[in-house]
Amino acid sequence: MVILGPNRYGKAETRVVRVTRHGDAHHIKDLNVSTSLSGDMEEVHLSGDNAAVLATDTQKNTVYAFARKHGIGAIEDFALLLARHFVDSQPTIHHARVAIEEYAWERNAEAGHSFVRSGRETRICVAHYDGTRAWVVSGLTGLVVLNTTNSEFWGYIKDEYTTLPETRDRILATAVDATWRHAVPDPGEAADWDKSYDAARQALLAAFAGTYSLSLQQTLYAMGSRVLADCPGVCEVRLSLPNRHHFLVDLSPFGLDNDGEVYFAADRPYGLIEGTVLREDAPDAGPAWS
Ligand SMILES: O=c1[nH]c(=O)c2[nH]c(=O)[nH]c2[nH]1
Repeated sequence: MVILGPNRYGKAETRVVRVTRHGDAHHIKDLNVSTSLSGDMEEVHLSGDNAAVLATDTQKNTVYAFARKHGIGAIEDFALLLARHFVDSQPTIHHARVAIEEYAWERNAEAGHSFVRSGRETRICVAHYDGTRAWVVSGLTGLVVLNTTNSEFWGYIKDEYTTLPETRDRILATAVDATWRHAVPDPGEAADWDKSYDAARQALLAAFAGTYSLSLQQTLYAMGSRVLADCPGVCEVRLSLPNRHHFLVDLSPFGLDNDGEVYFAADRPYGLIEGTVLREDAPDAGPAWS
């Protein structure tokens, strides 16, 4: 005897670029939208009856139509709009999850119509709606940062396989992947997602620069704590920090010293430090992360 377990389906990675034209001053939003729905999907799996299915092609079309009809402001608002639409318009759909990545563009010179893709991190969000409640997670990926000092690593376990020398001064570098859960998940029109994003990003950067680090784990905790301190609406922060090792190159064969000047930036393997920092009284996460 087998039964159908949890399932969901949707259109992954719908790429949409929305241009808004104010005379000669144009604006662009460049998104990657993934929708994922669940609900009364027993029959489609068990017998192939598609009557309950909102086709993934329709989900993709909805993304494009909503971009035209409603425009695109903060990605959290667009994700919530889509998630609510799928559940509220279709009796067979009970949960909608919309994940969005936003690629940043900057103006190219003075021209109102010319843009250059920014080297900045990618902003992300996931909105989940169940017909009554909504959960929103915001975040970023690929925020690359580096400190040239104020980082040590020593005092760790030494066993028969340990070769790593202790260091009192090293480069600390990482590409921050961070996601943060909003405690008030469904603040509607009132939410200023852009302001909250800027505050969280600034908190991550300030904590990275300002922490005298004895380990990347300690820096992770400082970064998460700082987001919680600076963003009252956020109740939980998840961080994934690859340790981008920089090793001092031995230049002695060439008769040269190397007092923290020339490094080999290693690609892989890399340490991967991950953790969650949350308020003790954080409300239940529900399906926010799942
Ligand atoms: O900050 C660090 N944490 C570790 O757990 C670790 N392990 C390692 O080899 N280097 C480092 N650095």
